[in-house]
Parts: sequence; C-alpha cells; structure tokens
Amino acid sequence: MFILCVTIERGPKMKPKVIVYKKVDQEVLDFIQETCEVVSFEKLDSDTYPRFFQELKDAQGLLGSGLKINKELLDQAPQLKIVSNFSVGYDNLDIAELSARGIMATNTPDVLNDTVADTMFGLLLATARRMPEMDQLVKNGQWKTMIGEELYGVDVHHKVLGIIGMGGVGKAIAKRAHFGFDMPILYHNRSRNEEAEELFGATYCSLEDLLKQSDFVCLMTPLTPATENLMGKREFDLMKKTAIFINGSRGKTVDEEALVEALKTGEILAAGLDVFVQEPVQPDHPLLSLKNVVTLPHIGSAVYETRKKMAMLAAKNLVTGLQGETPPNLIK
Ligand SMILES: NC(=O)C1=CN([C@@H]2O[C@H](COP(=O)(O)OP(=O)(O)OC[C@H]3O[C@@H](n4cnc5c(N)ncnc54)[C@H](OP(=O)(O)O)[C@@H]3O)[C@@H](O)[C@H]2O)C=CC1
Ligand SMILES: O=CC(=O)O
Repeated sequence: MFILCVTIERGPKMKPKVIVYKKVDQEVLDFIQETCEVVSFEKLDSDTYPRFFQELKDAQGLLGSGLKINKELLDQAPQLKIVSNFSVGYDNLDIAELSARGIMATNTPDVLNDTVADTMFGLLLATARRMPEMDQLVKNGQWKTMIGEELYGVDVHHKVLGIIGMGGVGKAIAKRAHFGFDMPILYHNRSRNEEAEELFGATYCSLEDLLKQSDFVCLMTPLTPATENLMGKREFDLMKKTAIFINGSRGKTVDEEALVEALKTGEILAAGLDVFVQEPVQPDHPLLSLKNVVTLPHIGSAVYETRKKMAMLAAKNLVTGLQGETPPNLIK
C-alpha cells in the first residue's frame, strides 16, 4: 500500500489583537505586546471613534476606562473575549450582556485603596476646615486681620465617621480615621466586615442609624441598581444639621437635587464631592455655586504610581484572560 505523507507548514501563531484606549506607560504596552498585537488610543473622542469602531471588528481584548460597554458596542465586536476595565468601579460595563456572550470582564481592585483613602480623607479635612475657601481668601488679598468665627471650620478628630461601603477603600479610610484621628467609626454594608470591626473598632449599623449618628458620612459603595440614588431627601433629612457628607463612589449614588436642597436649607452643614452624575460637571451646576461644597474632578486614584499599578494589573488581567487562564480580577 502506498501512503502519502504531507507535512503542513504552520506559520507563526497569530497574536490576538487588543485595543488599549487609555494612555499607559510604554512598559505596560511592551508587556502586552509580548503576547498581543496592540492598537492604542490615548483617548477616545469624536476624532478617534471612527477608527476605534473599525478596529473593534476583529479585536479580542479591550483595555481602558469609562467607556460604556453595552449591547450596541458589543454588537460591533464579534471576536471579543475579554474587557479589562482600568478602574475598580465597573458600573460602565453591562455585566449581564458580557456574560451572556461569554466575554470575561476584569477590574483593578486593592492597588488603589490607600491612594483613594488619602484623597477622601483630604477632601473630608478640606471640607471640614473650609480650606479651598480660605485659600481663595488669602490669594484674593482679603486676609486683613485674624479671621473671625464666621469663617471657623469644624473639628475632625474624635468625631463620629460613618462609612457606607466598608470595602477595600472604605477600610483604608477607616484605618486613617481610627489610628490618625481617634474617630469612632460606624459602617453600613449588606454584610458585616469583621476585619474592620477588629482592626479599627468599627461598629456595624443600619443605614438609618449611621445617618442619624455620624458627624461625617462617607459614601464608598459601587454604583449598582441598589445604590443608585441611595442618598436622597429622606437620607439627608436623617443626617445631623452639623454633619458633612463626602461622596467618593459615583455621582449617581446621590440625588444631586436633594443634596443641593439639603445644603441650601442647612439640613446638612457641607459636602465634599469627588464624583458627579455628569462628568465633567457643567460649570453652571447648582452645586458649584454653593460655598459649603468642596469639589474635586474625580481624582481618587490620580497619582502616577497608583495609576501605573492599575495599568499593569489591567494588562495582566487582559493577557492572562487571552492566554486561556482565569484573570486575577475576574468579575463574577
Ligand atoms: N472616586 C474615585 O476615584 C474612586 C471611586 N471608587 C468607587 O468606590 C467603589 C468602591 O470601591 P472598593 O472599596 O474598591 O470596592 P469594594 O467592592 O471593595 O467595596 C464596596 C463595598 O460596598 C458595599 N456595598 C455594595 N453594595 C452595597 C449596598 N447596596 N448597600 C450597602 N453597601 C454596599 C460592599 O459590601 P457588601 O457587599 O457587604 O454590601 C463593600 O463593602 C467603586 O466601585 C467605585 O465606584 C473607587 C475607587 C476610586
Ligand atoms: O473611580 C475610579 C475607580 O477606580 O473606580
């Protein structure tokens, strides 16, 4: 019998194509490029969207932040295997739609906890002691004499801090409050966080009790259907008139109209906000005209070292997923 043997020459294995739609260090791009073909965009805007959607057609991975990953976008990305979100919050991802299509989703928890907690504590202190207002007074040449009672702030140390959302960031805030400022801590989650209770003496309580008893209320939950508008008129009414509200979660966890009203009528003393329903917040937003509001442009994790750690973690998630393994921060 005559047997014909044919050897099929295989070319080098094609690298999967990924789109990185956020500016990351060359070191991070180099790491991804070892195993993937990378198309990168420093930002997405009206100029770059057409090419982004073109590239999406055969992309297997996405890495970036903020972009809404929903059904409409996924319909344009039939080869997609993984979405690596460059942030811990992932309310921009339609997780049900991704799961239904068998596409993995990952985020970047933990590496940013201390940085975000520093930001939130800074915001809390700045709001309590009216620092941006004082800064403006000095720079405007209005510091003519020692300031009077009308410009006094309120103490932070030994005051009761209520944390709604005692997770990674919440615990890092509690650590600062407990060891640095001798603050009794109340917290509210759907489940108990025994570590925070043991390490920082935090006391679990209902949302209602937390709002009634806290001098500072710090909101640090993810944005989910259950937390959307978590803080509304009823909740601000429950807070002490002397209390300060800090939001580091997402803008939509707060009913901004109710917050404006509470701040105007003196239902609460002041607010420190890193996040807004619409970002960037419009300059004519009523919150921005209030003296008792301190604002930041969503800078919780915005320091170079931390953003680099987040980028590398996002890159590892992406590459691991595309290699057929379980990424370290798979969202389940
Ligand atoms: N401003 C900024 O730059 C930043 C903002 N963030 C925001 O903060 C959020 C939290 O981050 P992180 O601490 O890492 O996340 P974690 O998942 O570690 O913690 C979230 C906490 O919120 C609690 N939680 C969730 N749902 C509810 C609910 N319905 N009611 C009460 N508590 C709830 C969880 O506890 P349980 O499950 O028991 O309810 C958990 O303790 C992010 O999702 C993001 O939106 C994060 C980093 C930076
Ligand atoms: O808002 C930032 C995040 O990491 O989530």
